[in-house]
Amino acid sequence: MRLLLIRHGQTIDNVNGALGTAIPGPGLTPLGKRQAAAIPDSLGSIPIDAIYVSTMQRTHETAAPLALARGLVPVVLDGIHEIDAGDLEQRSDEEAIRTYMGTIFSWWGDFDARIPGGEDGNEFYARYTAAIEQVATAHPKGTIAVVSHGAAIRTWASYASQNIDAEFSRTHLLENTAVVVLEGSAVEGWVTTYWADEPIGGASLEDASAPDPTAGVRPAG
Ligand SMILES: O=C(O)[C@@H](CO)OP(=O)(O)O
Repeated sequence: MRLLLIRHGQTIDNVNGALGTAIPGPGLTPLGKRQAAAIPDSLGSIPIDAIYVSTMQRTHETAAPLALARGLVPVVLDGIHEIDAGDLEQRSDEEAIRTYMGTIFSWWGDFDARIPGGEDGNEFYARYTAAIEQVATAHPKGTIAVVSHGAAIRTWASYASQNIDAEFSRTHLLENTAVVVLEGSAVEGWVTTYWADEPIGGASLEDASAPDPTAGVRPAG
């Protein structure tokens, strides 16, 4: 099967560079809505068998134009929400962003590392993998759009893919509505076949001035 992991469109937290992981969280900014509106045309004639969204409002608004264009009703999937920022929630200072993304990247060596008051690597990887397994079981031969989150897609796709290493993961960002494509199955495993850093509708839909943590942080180490 083929998974299109799509990051949601821009939110006010992305504009402010704030760690926003509380559920349900904010909807999209005007730019975020334009990014979402560009998704149906950008996917062209690629067949989509189902659309899944997280428990967070921004993924629902991002999926809406694609759902309308394809005559599909998005299904809410528990387990694909953003990585819990815990005590760092709503912080936008450099130390908080470094701790959040730095802990996530340290999972390459230690899944037990925990974001203060938030998740550790075991918890995140288990819940995201279980959700994707549910999708894979329901659509073994399908092409499925999963609208999820920056840190979550970047992290899960990296760890789940046989062809992605720590260096690739650190250096490949994920702007709002950027897409990562994985092919495979829960049994055979996954291979990343496409990773676009920029919005699916093109670089003109990027907000270069937004200090968005997922799109802008390449932690060292
Ligand atoms: O801002 C981000 O990069 C992350 C973490 O806050 O979340 P999201 O992709 O859901 O916006």
